[in-house]
Amino acid sequence: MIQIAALTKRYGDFIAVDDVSFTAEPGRVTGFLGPNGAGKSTTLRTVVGLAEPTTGRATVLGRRYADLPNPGLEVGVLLDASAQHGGRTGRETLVLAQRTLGLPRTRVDEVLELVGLTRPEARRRVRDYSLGMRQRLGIATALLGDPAVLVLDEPANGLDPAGIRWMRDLLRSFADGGGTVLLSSHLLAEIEMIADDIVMIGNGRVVASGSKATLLSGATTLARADDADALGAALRAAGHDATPTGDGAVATDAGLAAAGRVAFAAGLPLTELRAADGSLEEMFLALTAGTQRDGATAQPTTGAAA
Ligand SMILES: Nc1ncnc2c1ncn2[C@@H]1O[C@H](COP(=O)(O)OP(=O)(O)OP(=O)(O)O)[C@@H](O)[C@H]1O
Repeated sequence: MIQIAALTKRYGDFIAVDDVSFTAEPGRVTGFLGPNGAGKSTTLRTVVGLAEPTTGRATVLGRRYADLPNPGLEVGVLLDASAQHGGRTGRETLVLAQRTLGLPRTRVDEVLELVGLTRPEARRRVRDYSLGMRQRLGIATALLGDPAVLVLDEPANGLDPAGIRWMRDLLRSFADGGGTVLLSSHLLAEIEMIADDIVMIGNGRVVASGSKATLLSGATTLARADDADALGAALRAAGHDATPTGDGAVATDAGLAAAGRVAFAAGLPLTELRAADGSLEEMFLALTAGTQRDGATAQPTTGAAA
């Protein structure tokens, strides 16, 4: 299990991660979804002890990563597949990690097979690997110590659709065996395909979280008023869920008529009222609208579910 509690990370005056709380449960694949610069990597870096929280806490298996007795055997980590040493072969990369962790040599062949890297591929230098092969090698390294928890930053980057399906099956069986998986992505289709639970982050803050099924069926309506905070408060007071989208609208589980009535009763003229189509893509675009940093936009990937 991974628990993140009121985690905030500041760089000077800049708040990269702002009061983020969520839990990644064993037996589940938790997708951490957000546009570029939303704060995903920073959060994951605090989980694996590479960044200190400014306030709040991140724990893995009940302890801070730095306090785990043998983190390499308990948590498999893939943060940046492109950062692997280009001059080593894939096998050498794994053998080094296997020795560091004090594992039997046979484990290298086991993980190579698990990730579908052939013997000839394992003999090639990593600089000659495609990004997809680097991702497989990175996942092999993460799996080496047979950990209970996997933390993967954008692991599907560079994988083709068949590769993404392969990874989904791999992570599914890891989770079905009781493992905890936390993976990030800025691409909806990946998360929609792979994750059981989803945490959406925008501008450093969690904007929605829950099981994929709940999120998909959750927000049915998008309502917009000049005072979005007041609209959200009125909807909540009427017993509905209401999540500000960050661009002045509110995503709510109230139906169209109910949302209209609440706004009317509260004296809040609506400037937009429409059905959200319920897809994760709609949720993602609505909830992260206006929250992209780094000048990037939230792009549904090709083939994103409509
Ligand atoms: N060491 C740092 N110093 C200053 N700012 C930082 C530092 N690390 C990250 N940031 C900023 O914090 C914000 C969040 O970055 P982060 O890498 O966590 O986002 P992300 O969601 O992983 O994005 P991407 O999908 O682009 O990788 C960005 O605006 C980034 O520029």
